[in-house]
Formats: sequence, C-alpha cells, structure tokens
Amino acid sequence: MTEYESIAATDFKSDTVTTPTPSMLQAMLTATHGDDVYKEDKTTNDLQARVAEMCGKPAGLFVVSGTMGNQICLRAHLHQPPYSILCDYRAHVYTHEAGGLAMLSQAMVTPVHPRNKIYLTAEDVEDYLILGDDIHTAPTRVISLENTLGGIIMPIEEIAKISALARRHGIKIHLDGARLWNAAAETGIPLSEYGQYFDTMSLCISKGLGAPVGTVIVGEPDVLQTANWFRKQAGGGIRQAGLLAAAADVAITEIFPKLKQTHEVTKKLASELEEMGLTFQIPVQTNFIFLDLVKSGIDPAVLIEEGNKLGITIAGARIAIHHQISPGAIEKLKLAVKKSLEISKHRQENGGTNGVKRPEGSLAYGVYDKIVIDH
Ligand SMILES: Cc1ncc(COP(=O)(O)O)c(C=O)c1O
Ligand SMILES: C[C@@H](O)[C@H](N)C(=O)O
Repeated sequence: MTEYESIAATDFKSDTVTTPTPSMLQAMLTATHGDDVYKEDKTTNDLQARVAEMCGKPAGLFVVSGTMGNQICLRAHLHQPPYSILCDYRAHVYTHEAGGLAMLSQAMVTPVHPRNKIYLTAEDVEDYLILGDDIHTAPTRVISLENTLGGIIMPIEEIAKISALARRHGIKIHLDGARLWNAAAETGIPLSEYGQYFDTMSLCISKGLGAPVGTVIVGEPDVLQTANWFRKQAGGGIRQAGLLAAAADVAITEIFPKLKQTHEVTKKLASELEEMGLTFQIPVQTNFIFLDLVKSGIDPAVLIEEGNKLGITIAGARIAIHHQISPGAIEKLKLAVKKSLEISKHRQENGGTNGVKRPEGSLAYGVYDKIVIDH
C-alpha cells in the first residue's frame, strides 16, 4: 500500500479527525450495495455480526455516529416516564449529545462526581441511585458508563461491581464505548469480557480506529430492534451502508492492533511535557493528554495561536493523539508549548496576568478546556 500523509497528521484537536486509509478506500470499492434498511447488505450484516461476536453479544446494529448509538440505546431501555439516567457528570451522553436525553428520552439525569475525581465507583453510583416509587422522584432506570472517559480506563473490577448493583435493582446498564477499543488495547482485556457487564454498548469505529463514518451498537436482538426503530425515526436508516461498513471493517482489522502504539506515543509525549514543567488534569492512560493550563499558567488562546503559527491544530487543554499524527507534528507541539510557557512567564514578570483562571470545582472535559480567560 502506498505511503500517504493524512490531513490529520498535524491535527491534535480530536481522534475524530482521522481519515480513511488507502486500504479502507480500496475496500469500499468492492463492498456490497444492498439496502440496509431492509437488512439486505452483506457487508453491513457481516460487520454487525463481527462486532457483536467480539463483544460477546447476540446482535449488532451499524449507525452513523456515536451520538446516535448512545441515544437510541438509552431510549430503547426506557419505557414509562418519569425516569432518570445516572452517569458521570462529564459523560458525553450528558455533556455533548445536544440534550438528546432530555428531548429524545424525556429523561432526567443524575450527573455524579466521582469521589476519586477520575472514574465512577460502585460506591459513587450507589449513593445516587433513585430507587422506589416516591412520586416526588424520577427513578433510575439506566446507568450509563463511559470507557474510556477523557482517556481514563475504568477498572473492570469497578465495572463488575456497578453491573451487579444495577442488576440487583433491575436497572439497565449501557456503555458509551466510543473508545472501548483503546481500553481493550491498553489492558489486554477482550471486548467480550467488558460486554458481559452491559445490556448495550456503543463502539465508535470513526475515532481512533479511523473509519470515515460509523458506530456499532451491540446487545440483545429485541433491544436493538427497538433501537433500530428510533434510528429510523431519527432518519438514520442507511441505504447502501456497505460502502461505510467496508471501511469500518478494515479499520478494526488494521488500526485496532495499532492503538497500543498510539498510547505509547501519548505517554512519551506526556513525560516530555512533564519535564518541561507541565501538569495534567487527569492521568494519561491512553490517547489523551489534558494539560492543566491553569497550574502551568498557559493561556489557551496563546497555545492555540503558537500551534497555528507552526502549522499544527491544538484545540485547548486536551491533546488528542491518533495513529495519523506525524512525528514532526509532535515536535512542533512541544515547541508550541515551550513558546507558550515563555510568553506566560514574560507576562507574569511584567506584572500582567497569565489571563487564565478556572472556575472553582470545574474539571474541564471535552474538546476545549472550560476555563475563563480573564482579560
Ligand atoms: C466518549 C464519546 N462518546 C460519544 C461520542 C459521539 O460520537 P459522534 O461524534 O460520532 O457522535 C464522542 C465523540 O465523538 C465521544 O468522545
Ligand atoms: C467533541 C466530542 O463530541 C468528540 N467526541 C471528541 O471527543 O472530540
């Protein structure tokens, strides 16, 4: 396969920017062209079966995005409002899915702050479950976990305890597994071992795995049939889905095995940034580095600007590493950070402020660091 350089080679804003490899594009040319709304596309059906089997689940459904995957799984678990969904206060399903839980599911959310400030524990969850039928409440009907969350791997022992807690109370449990591939690659734990603890899981193939489009949700056939109904309702029925499924299939085969290497690149960069005096908001465990710009006194606007001058894209405190990031871009990122530190030091030495302060108690999550630039 000929060497190529992706436009994502210099883009640190997310791992969603990964672009299809030549082999993915090649596979698209030979994909089947069945109509997936009628379940007639072999390439799509084969992908769904492959991911379901990897996760130890009986059924899979190909959808166009992680947001759709999460929202239709969660909606499929909900039957009679009032009800609520319990999740981490930073969870993507709560913070970055356009209010879908309120609008599509008409659900209340119980956003929980982990005591350890890193990942939810069974103790955290148990303290906030809404049980019983008190008419003042919206009982918890689904627990939604995220692994990885901000690159953090949730220990499977904790997942097992939370799953047992959910099942003890007849509560459904969903995993936003947009980056479960990263957790599995880093821990060596098979997807199927994670799958045993969840009623549904949503796995994105369009992030670190690099497919152009697509997520596969897995679970029991009846639940996915209901989810498929909501997919269709949202206009998510896909005609010749095989073109996209073919690329996704190659992404799993070719890029999933490379994720561990991406994590090593991330950790090496993190240690070099630490040597420069940087600190991080949360531990670096997979493919994300969350710089603590407040502690280091770096103004995010300066960091973004210094990156642009060097021809790389930095979005803020979160540095996302993926398989298409070039070694040259890594060097430029370190230079941008070095320059930003110098500018901040110069400002402070001349009586200025570094212009950065974080509202109390906020742990920024998502694409941009939610900090106030106090000009
Ligand atoms: C953890 C997590 N879950 C779900 C999603 C949603 O995926 P999509 O952007 O494909 O809707 C994202 C973002 O891409 C994410 O980071
Ligand atoms: C922005 C957010 O939705 C996306 N999932 C990301 O991690 O970049």
